[in-house]
Parts: sequence; C-alpha cells; structure tokens
Amino acid sequence: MSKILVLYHSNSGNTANMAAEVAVGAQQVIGADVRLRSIDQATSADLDWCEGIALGSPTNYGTVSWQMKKWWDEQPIDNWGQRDGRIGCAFSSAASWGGGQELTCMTLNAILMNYGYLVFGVTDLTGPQHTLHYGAIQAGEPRQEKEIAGCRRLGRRLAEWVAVYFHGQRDQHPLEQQYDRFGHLK
Ligand SMILES: Cc1cc2nc3c(=O)[nH]c(=O)nc-3n(C[C@H](O)[C@H](O)[C@H](O)COP(=O)(O)O)c2cc1C
Repeated sequence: MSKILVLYHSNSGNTANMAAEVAVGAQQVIGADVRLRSIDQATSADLDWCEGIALGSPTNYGTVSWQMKKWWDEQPIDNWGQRDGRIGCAFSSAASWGGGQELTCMTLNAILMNYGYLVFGVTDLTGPQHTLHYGAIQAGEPRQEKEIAGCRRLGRRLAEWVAVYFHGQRDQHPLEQQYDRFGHLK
C-alpha cells in the first residue's frame, strides 16, 4: 500500500475543500492508503507514517499561514533528517488569482525540502490555460471542473510517484498513463 498524507491548514474552508479533492485524486491510484488531516488533527506520527505528502495552506500575505508555519516549527527536532527521500508537493488557496498562491506553494515546498522530501510539480494541464507547475493553486474554493481536476491531478500524481519510487510499480509512471494530460494545449 502507498501511504499518502494530505495535510492542510484552513481558516475558512477553501484549502480544506482543495485538500478533500487532492485526497480523491490520490485514491484514484490502486493501492493508495490516504489520510486526510488538518494540522489540528495531525501529529508527527502521521509524518512518520506517510511515504508521500501533499501539503496545503491558505495564502496569507503572500506566504503560508502562521498556523502552518508554527505546526512545522513545533515538530520534534528528532525527526529532522529521518524522512529523506519521501515525496512531497503543495497546494494553496488565495482570495484572487495572482494573490500569491505559487509563492505559498514554493514556501511549502521549501519546508518539505528542509526535511529531505523530494518535491515535484505537475506538467499537465487540467483545462484551458490551467496548470499546476508549482502545486495546485486556487482562488477561493475549487468549483470549476478544471479546478477540481487540478487538485485531483496533484493527489493522483503524488500517489503515482509513491507507487513508482517506493513500490517499484513502473506501470504507475505518468508516461505510462492513458488519461489526457496535454489535450488542453491544442
Ligand atoms: C491574514 C490573511 C492574509 C491574507 N492574504 C492574502 C493574500 O496575500 N493574497 C490573497 O489573494 N488572499 C489573501 N487572503 C485571503 C485568503 O488567502 C483566502 O480567503 C483563502 O481562500 C482562504 O483559505 P481558507 O478558507 O482555507 O482559509 C488572506 C486572508 C487572511 C485571513
């Protein structure tokens, strides 16, 4: 089983709704065991458990929420250096497009990199002019089909990479998949 943690903070529900869709996407990969946790519920045991993590925060003043930063700041230092090689990715909701979601994703990725996670972006388009190169991004909550698909694609890609790199399932590699990845480029 691929162990996938979707960990998020959300003040008013938008990032929580993204997280739920990311979890749905991860569950699309056969053999994925998915935990969906807010930082209010999660403990360092969840980090110990997972092989892959999708980390989500609202964009607050162009960066991660203080609550998300605090959660990581308070992780036991003993864990540092113990999670090298696990796989991570990011997602964020802001009020508006261009409100700093990608900056937040990059900061979330930087937090994960400090812990030794291998972080990735997604090359696919899930709708016209809609991609997630630095993580899934959103204005408000995901409503349109391409927005929901973007969140789900992030989770799916995470579970695919875990299947490939942790469990040797080469058939789960994105280049082996039959679903549409670049149709919206046309
Ligand atoms: C303290 C604070 C700072 C914020 N800063 C930004 C910002 O820099 N850019 C932006 O577009 N929205 C900003 N917002 C709006 C939130 O990012 C937006 O409402 C988001 O969808 C909230 O996600 P949540 O429902 O998961 O908390 C801010 C909200 C708060 C409370």
